[in-house]
Amino acid sequence: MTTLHETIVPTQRVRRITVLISGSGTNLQALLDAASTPRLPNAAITYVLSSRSNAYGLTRAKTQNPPIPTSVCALKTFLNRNPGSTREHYDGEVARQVLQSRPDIVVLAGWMHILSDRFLEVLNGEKEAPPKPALPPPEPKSLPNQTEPIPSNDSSSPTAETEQKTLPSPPSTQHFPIPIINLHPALPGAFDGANAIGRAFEAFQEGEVKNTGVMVHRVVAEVDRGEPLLVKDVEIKEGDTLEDLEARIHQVEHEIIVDGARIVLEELEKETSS
Ligand SMILES: Nc1nc2c(c(=O)[nH]1)N[C@@H](CN(C=O)c1ccc(C(=O)N[C@@H](CCC(=O)O)C(=O)O)cc1)CN2
Ligand SMILES: NCC(=O)N[C@@H]1O[C@H](COP(=O)([O-])[O-])[C@@H](O)[C@H]1O
Repeated sequence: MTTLHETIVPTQRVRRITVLISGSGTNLQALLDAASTPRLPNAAITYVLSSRSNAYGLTRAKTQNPPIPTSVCALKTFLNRNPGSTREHYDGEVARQVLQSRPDIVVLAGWMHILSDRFLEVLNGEKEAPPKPALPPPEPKSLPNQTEPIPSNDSSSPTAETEQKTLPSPPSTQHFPIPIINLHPALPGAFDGANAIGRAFEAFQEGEVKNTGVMVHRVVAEVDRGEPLLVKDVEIKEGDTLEDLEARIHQVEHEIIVDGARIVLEELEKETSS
């Protein structure tokens, strides 16, 4: 006979994903579409931080049901508002806002800033997050009480007739290190840094490469040199325009970013259940 305790399956806490963006957010959208489906099970995007106030990805987050808390931490604005501050101070503030979002994992989805050790040490749990800057940029929207339905207060919110969803609550304790992954539109070691697609396209035209690729890798101090988790080759065809190549790469990005997030969350589940 099966006793009661043998039939109770502990419900797994929904994992919280914080996404860092700087632009249109099509990769964020891929994560939003996949969250809580078999492609990215038991997970939700619970915070979006942008380095640019005009990033359309912020709109994508705010128009979700429920709306996803967002904030903007722009480098120039931060430096102007905090005279005497440095890039390291900026990275510390980014880390503070990310930590405040209580993530299980962090995904860089087109985040266009190199993150220094000041950020990485906080996410690894090696150092405390710095206090709020003297003149903080606008506070990130406070994490609403995420166990209650988000009150619909504008036309973009769900109406009473549509189900009001809630974001998963943060756990009582924050685990460290918080895994950080990055989507990079190049093969390992090929075109590190910004404008990787453009540089691959030029290299193809010069006959230096026959193809390029996309990878999701762990984030370490050395830019785009963290352990690759997934790597996909992308063909460059004779006659391709840059736009043709970009479209082919983005299609692969939108798949691989979801698979990369799932892999890291599966690792986390194994670590926390062992
Ligand atoms: N410590 C790390 N930081 C970041 C990594 C990483 O692997 N380790 N990945 C990058 C993402 N990225 C490519 O994938 C990348 C983006 C931007 C740059 C860059 O040179 N940025 C300039 C500013 C550019 C701008 O503001 O338009 C800079 O930071 O000065 C390099 C790589 C994210 N960060
Ligand atoms: N070095 C990282 C990098 O260059 N990432 C690039 O930023 C874009 C973000 O697009 P999105 O805002 O539409 O997701 C991505 O397409 C990716 O190629």
